[in-house]
Amino acid sequence: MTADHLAIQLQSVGLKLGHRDFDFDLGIERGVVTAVAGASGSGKSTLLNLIAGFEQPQVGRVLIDGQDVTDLPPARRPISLVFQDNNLFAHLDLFTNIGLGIHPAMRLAPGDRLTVSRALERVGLAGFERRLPGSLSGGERQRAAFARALVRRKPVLLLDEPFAALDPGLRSSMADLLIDLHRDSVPTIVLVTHDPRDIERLADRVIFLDQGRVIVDAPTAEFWNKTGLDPVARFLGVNRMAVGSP
Ligand SMILES: Nc1ncnc2c1ncn2[C@@H]1O[C@H](COP(=O)(O)OP(=O)(O)OP(=O)(O)O)[C@@H](O)[C@H]1O
Repeated sequence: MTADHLAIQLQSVGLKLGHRDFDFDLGIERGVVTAVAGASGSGKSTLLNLIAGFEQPQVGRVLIDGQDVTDLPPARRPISLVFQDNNLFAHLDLFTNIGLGIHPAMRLAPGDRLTVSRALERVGLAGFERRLPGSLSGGERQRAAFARALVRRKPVLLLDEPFAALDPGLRSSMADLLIDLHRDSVPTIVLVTHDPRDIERLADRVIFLDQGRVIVDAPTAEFWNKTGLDPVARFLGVNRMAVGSP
């Protein structure tokens, strides 16, 4: 079978961290939003870190867009990242923070200033170029982090619990923004979450982890029916008798 439809592949990847073994053999489809879910400690961040290059496999290979990136550092992989926090440098204004997404040494070309302003506008922060992150609300900081991911123009966006620090209203408006960005500019999104509502709102597919392994890899509609598996039932907060979407 050809793997052209896969944006990301982990081929027989093995890794041991502390006492925990991780074994991943999976493909993440191009052009869809995939949620990586599971209990705390199941390996969600480790999987994302293997894709991003912050962790190295002890065996196996990582491919992004068909290219073997196993030995490439994070900055040279065709990905952008948004985390729950630590997305922005506190002492730099938004223009600089976002410009760093285009060029790590801020060697910006003439058109880049406009690119930054357009990205800010795109996430609802028009005119915020000179603001420092500390002067923004949590939701605005997260929007700025999305703007930085946008200007990188990478085919894969990795998000690790990006909405965890936001209140419920903001979670939902940020999820809407993410869906818009996905439609316009970012073909493939991988989203780590411990919240079934994020899966419901955003994900086309779910990869569910338990103890460092994938136990479900399925379209979201099928995932809700996997409550026969105890870790999934616990994650969804349902007992085995009450099956259905949250
Ligand atoms: N550098 C490390 N050294 C030792 N153990 C580690 C290391 N990194 C991760 N682990 C362990 O591996 C397991 C999986 O961690 P990981 O952060 O990937 O889980 P997670 O599913 O993202 O959890 P959470 O939802 O709590 O963030 C945990 O038990 C963690 O303690």
